[in-house]
Formats: sequence, C-alpha cells, structure tokens
Amino acid sequence: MLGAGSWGTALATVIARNGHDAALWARRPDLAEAINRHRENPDYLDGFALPDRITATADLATALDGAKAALLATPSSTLRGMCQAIAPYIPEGIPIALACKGVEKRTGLLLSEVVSEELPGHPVGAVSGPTFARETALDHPTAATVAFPFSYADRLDPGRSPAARMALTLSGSGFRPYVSDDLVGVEVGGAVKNVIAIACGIMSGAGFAENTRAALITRGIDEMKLLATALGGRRETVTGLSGAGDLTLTCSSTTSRNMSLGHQLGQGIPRPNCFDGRPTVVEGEVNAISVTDLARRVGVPMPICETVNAVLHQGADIRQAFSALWARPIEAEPFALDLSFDHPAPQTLQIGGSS
Ligand SMILES: NC(=O)C1=CN([C@@H]2O[C@H](COP(=O)(O)OP(=O)(O)OC[C@H]3O[C@@H](n4cnc5c(N)ncnc54)[C@H](OP(=O)(O)O)[C@@H]3O)[C@@H](O)[C@H]2O)C=CC1
Ligand SMILES: O=C(CO)COP(=O)(O)O
Repeated sequence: MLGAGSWGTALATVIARNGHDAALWARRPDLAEAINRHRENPDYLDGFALPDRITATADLATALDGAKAALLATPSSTLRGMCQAIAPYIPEGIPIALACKGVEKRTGLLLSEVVSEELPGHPVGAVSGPTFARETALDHPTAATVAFPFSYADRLDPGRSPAARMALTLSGSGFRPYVSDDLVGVEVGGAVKNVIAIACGIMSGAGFAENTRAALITRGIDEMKLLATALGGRRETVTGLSGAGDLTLTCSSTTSRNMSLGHQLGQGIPRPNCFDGRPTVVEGEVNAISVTDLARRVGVPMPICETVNAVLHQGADIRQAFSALWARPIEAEPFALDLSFDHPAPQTLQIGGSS
C-alpha cells in the first residue's frame, strides 16, 4: 500500500484483517516508525488499533519487496511522481490498483493512463466506491468496485483475472467488493463525484436544503454519464457503487472533505481559513479544473462542474454563478439536443436570505 494517509491505512487494514501481509509505505520515516511502535496511525486514523500484519516503512524498496500487487493511495496530483519513484522497485508485471480518485491536471489523462504511461507492462485497475476511511477501518459494512480491463484470457477464466484476485484479497467480513471491466466508467465516477460534492456543499452552506442536494446529485450523475460514455465507459457503471454510490455518500455529510470545503465556502468562509487553515486533501478542488478541461476537450456539457470551477478558480461570485446554473435554458432529461426548444430566460434564483 503506497500512501499511509487515512485511505491507505484503512485499505491496508482490510487486507491485513483478511490474513495477508500488508506493507504500508509512508512518506515520512517518523510516521512509519510511530505506526510500527504504537500500532496505530496517529496522524490519520488515531485511536484505531492496526492489525499486526501491517508493517509500515518509508523505504519504497522494502515496501515493494516481494509484493504480489500494489495499491496507490496518495493524492491524485502526486500520482505521476509516485509512479516514477516506484519504477525501480516494483516487481515485474504485478497488478497496480488505484485507490486515489481524479484526472491528471496537466494532461487530462485518467489516472490509469498515467500509471500505464509510467509503468508499462502492469495490469492497471482501480478500487473505488462509497468508502469513508474510518468506517472502512472499523469494518462497517462497505461495498466498492474493483475494476480492471479484462483480457481475452481473463474472460475465459474470470476467477484468475486481476480484478477477481484483487477482489478476493479485499473481500472480508465488512468489505464487499464487486468486480467490473469498465475501468473508464469507474474512474470517471470517482473523479467527478468530488466536484459535485463541492457544489452540494456550497449550496448547503448558502442555506439551501434537501431539494437542492437531490437535484445536484441527480444532475451530477448525468454529467458523469456524459463524460464516461464520451471516453468509452458505460452508462450503467455510473449508476453503480463508484458513481451514484460514491456521489450519494460524498454529498450526504461534511464527513466528506469535498462537501465540507463547499459548505464552508457557501457560508462565506475564505478558502485560506477553511478547515481552520489545515492543509487537507480535497480532490474535487484540483479536479474541478481537470474534469472541466477534459469535458470541454471531448465536447461534453458539465454545467455543475463548470460552476464549481468558476467559483474555485476563476473568482466567480458564488451567488451569481449558482444563479446562472439554475437559470440555464430548459433541457431534456436525459440530455438530448433534439428536444431543445426556444423559450424566454427563466427568473434568476435568489441565493442567500432564503431560510
Ligand atoms: N479518506 C477517504 O475516505 C478516501 C480517500 N480516497 C482517496 O484516496 C486518496 C488519498 O486520500 P486520503 O488517504 O484520504 O488523504 P490523506 O490526507 O488522509 O493522506 C494523504 C497521504 O498522501 C501522502 N502524500 C501527500 N503528498 C504526497 C506526495 N507529494 N508524495 C507522496 N505522498 C504524499 C501523505 O503523506 P504525509 O502524511 O507525509 O503528508 C498521506 O500519507 C485521494 O485520492 C482520495 O480521494 C478514496 C476513498 C476514500
Ligand atoms: O472518496 C471518499 C469516500 O468514498 C472520501 O471523500 P472525501 O475525499 O470528500 O472525504
């Protein structure tokens, strides 16, 4: 497990609880030492006792020595650098699964494409779904999708495919994996849901309630579907755990860092003061840029993601931007150009003072 943050530690716990040895790579030697000495991760999952089969190390060669598979659980923006760092040590041909969610900002590549560029010759997949780290570590019933593209040989013998082997490794009392061959659909869901969660947070912070959240979730799923299918993924995948499932979780409470960031911004808290100024991984913040860039490139309308991007990165006023989102011309559901019609501009939404 490469990354000893909250998610890497939780997934290593799932693996170790199932009777496998899990090497947990931490960037900081002091954290690796603290994990091994105290059998807990004081920085990311404090108060939770780690299984004995987890061994932390800050040395990549040690972490990857004899590994049967590698999982990457550092923020998406660090992925290419991580791949370059592990290249000399990763055993030939072992499966690599992404536990991080996003689209690379500079290139607009899906994270699996980044891994394949940097580490050719490995099956690359993802583990993704509605999975808050602490609940997963506590063995609360949790389900997620394990997606790898299936080769012809995998189809002849699905039980030996990388997806099946990874799913068997993760499958335990509380953790229930499903397998998929639609890696694109799974990755798009994971990247887009964080941006939509920021939108939900902004609206809830601005004083709106359940109708608004349900509308954003549902229309967010439509944005996911359009992007996933434009990139070669399947619509049905977006209705699964890695899409609608994760979107529902992430948009439901401020346990989500993405939802929480939006909520604070919606309340008028300036970005530098959010999370009391603590550096916090908020994938939807950087992915608002990468997702909207990618969507524009492939010609897919993603108005919610565009609005979040405009607010976070282009200095747009929250009230004006979200008013404009709600005042867009009437569209067909699901999106269909041939059902469009002319009509007068709708009234502008009054954001704020709406209790
Ligand atoms: N937390 C969750 O519930 C879930 C998270 N995820 C995804 O997992 C990924 C990681 O998130 P999460 O574990 O929550 O984040 P955390 O903030 O809990 O941990 C981040 C981890 O990444 C490390 N890190 C930060 N910058 C770098 C870098 N430049 N190079 C190498 N390592 C670095 C940190 O090390 P250090 O401590 O030294 O800074 C830390 O170990 C994200 O993509 C997130 O979306 C997916 C599902 C659930
Ligand atoms: O991806 C997650 C749950 O599936 C974690 O969400 P946040 O990064 O918003 O906390």
